[in-house]
Formats: sequence, structure tokens, C-alpha cells
Amino acid sequence: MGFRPLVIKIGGSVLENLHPSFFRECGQLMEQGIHPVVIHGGGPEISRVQKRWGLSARFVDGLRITDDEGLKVVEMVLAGRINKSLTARFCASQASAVGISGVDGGLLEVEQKDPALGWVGEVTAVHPRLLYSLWESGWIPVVASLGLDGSGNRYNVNADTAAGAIARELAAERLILVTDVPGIWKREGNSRKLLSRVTPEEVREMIQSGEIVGGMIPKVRAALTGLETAAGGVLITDGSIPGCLGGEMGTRIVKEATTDDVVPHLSTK
Ligand SMILES: Nc1ncnc2c1ncn2[C@@H]1O[C@H](COP(=O)(O)OP(=O)(O)O)[C@@H](O)[C@H]1O
Ligand SMILES: CC(=O)N[C@@H](CCC(=O)OP(=O)(O)O)C(=O)O
Repeated sequence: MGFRPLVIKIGGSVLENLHPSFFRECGQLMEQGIHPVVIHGGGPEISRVQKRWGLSARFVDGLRITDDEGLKVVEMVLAGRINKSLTARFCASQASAVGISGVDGGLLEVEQKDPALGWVGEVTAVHPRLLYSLWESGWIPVVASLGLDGSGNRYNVNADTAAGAIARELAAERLILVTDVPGIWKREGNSRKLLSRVTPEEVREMIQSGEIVGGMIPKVRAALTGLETAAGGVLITDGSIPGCLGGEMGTRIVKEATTDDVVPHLSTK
């Protein structure tokens, strides 16, 4: 069976505002012979639960410091409630989905990123066999970004980073990063404009100049990872708008400014 993988990452920032048509559109892509895998975040909800439990939510460069208690919260919230509620919304929209995490099928192999961060994993390999099995049987995998090491320890993985690594391994047709903004903003005098396309070099310059900050930094870094193999480039788009998977709205990250994108036809009409 020939596979046409499409990697979609849903940010925690947009989970509550995801347009209802999103789920149906994913199902339609599957019917068109495209194979979506959905990686989701959930940072804001993890922080809310940590606070409710009297635990602090602390970050270094956008990565959550994850001690033993923190990992329990991450697993319960990310792989539990968020993963199950998202999977339920797919199924209720007649899009056949299965909720898993990066631990299942050994999908995300990681090593500890930095002892100072605790149970935070850096992806060292992606083993996609389970994804192919699910696609073959008609299921859309919905993945919580946890990983495991060679000793069976489980880790918290940034969801953008996980999506970028999966997209690179699958040589996905496209990586779509669904978030709460319509794309990458660039300052222009006193106002700002939305970039319709941007190259890796421009992205690196914008991080240097402080125009790309906060949660957009791991996102564009993941975009650069995915771009290494994704023929159709990477799209950053707003999930609260209908048709966000169609490819016309948002910022495209492309290898070269002059090359036309090879955008797969993703009709969600
Ligand atoms: N240049 C930029 N253009 C657009 N958004 C930016 C930029 N720099 C930083 N951001 C911020 O990045 C946020 C998206 O990242 P994040 O909150 O981590 O989302 P998600 O949960 O979807 O991963 C936006 O809401 C915005 O505040
Ligand atoms: C290591 C690390 O920081 N992991 C993230 C995983 C969730 C995530 O990435 O969620 P968003 O997509 O909403 O940011 C966290 O604990 O917040």
C-alpha cells in the first residue's frame, strides 16, 4: 500500500477553539487517500492542573521542567483527558480515530535532554510501524507527545518537536502546525504583516532579531526539521477557522524563496 503521510500538530493554545469542521476535514483527507497523523499539545491545561495541585509550572526555553510529580500530571492530562477528548471529537465527526501516545508501539524514542529539565525527552529516533498499521486499517492516529528511552522510562516531549521529528521520518507530504494565530507576523514600521511564505534563513533571522519569540520558537524549529524531507513544505495556520487544512491560509515555510511549492492537493470542501 502506498502511503501519503500528512503530519498535523494541534497546539494546546487552540484546543478549545478548534473549528468543529476540523475533525470532519481530517476524515475527508483520509477518504482521499491521504494519511493524516495528528500530534497534539496541551501545555496550558497541564499548567492549570499543576497549579490546582499546588505544583509550580516552570519552563526553560519553552520546555516544562518535569519532575516525578510533573510527569504524572503530563501523562494524565496529555495522554489521558486531552488525548481521549480529541479522539472522541474525531469519532463523533465520523472520522475514525485512535488515541495513542509516543510511547505506544515505541513511536518516539528519546533520551533525557538535560538533567536540569528532569523527565524531558529529546527525540533520537521515530519508529512509525504502528502509524502504518493504523492507516492500513483506516484509522487516524491521534498522538500525545510522550516518548520512551531504551530502559522503558517515559518522558515529556514538546509537541511541536515531536511533530517535526515524525514529519521528517515519514517524509510527509506536508507538516501543518495548527495554532491560535493565523501564521507568522513580521513588523513593518508601526504595524505588522502576516507572512504568506518564509524561508529557513528568514526564520533564523527573525529569531535572532526577537521578532519570533515564545512558543513560536519551538514551532518554527520543528518546521525546519519537517522541511528537511517534506516536499510540500510546512504550513502554520489558525485552527479556529474552517478549512485551515486546505493549505490556502497561513504562513508557508519553504526551502527557497524562488521555488514554487509542491503542495499536495488537500481539498476539504
Ligand atoms: N512572529 C510571531 N508571529 C506569530 N505569533 C508569534 C510570533 N512570535 C511569537 N508568537 C506567539 O506564538 C504563539 C503560538 O505559540 P504557542 O502559544 O506555543 O502555541 P501552541 O500551543 O499552538 O503550540 C502565538 O499565540 C503568539 O503569541
Ligand atoms: C517538554 C514540554 O515542554 N512538553 C510540553 C508538552 C505539551 C505541549 O507541547 O503543548 P503545546 O503544544 O500546547 O505547547 C509541555 O509540558 O507543555
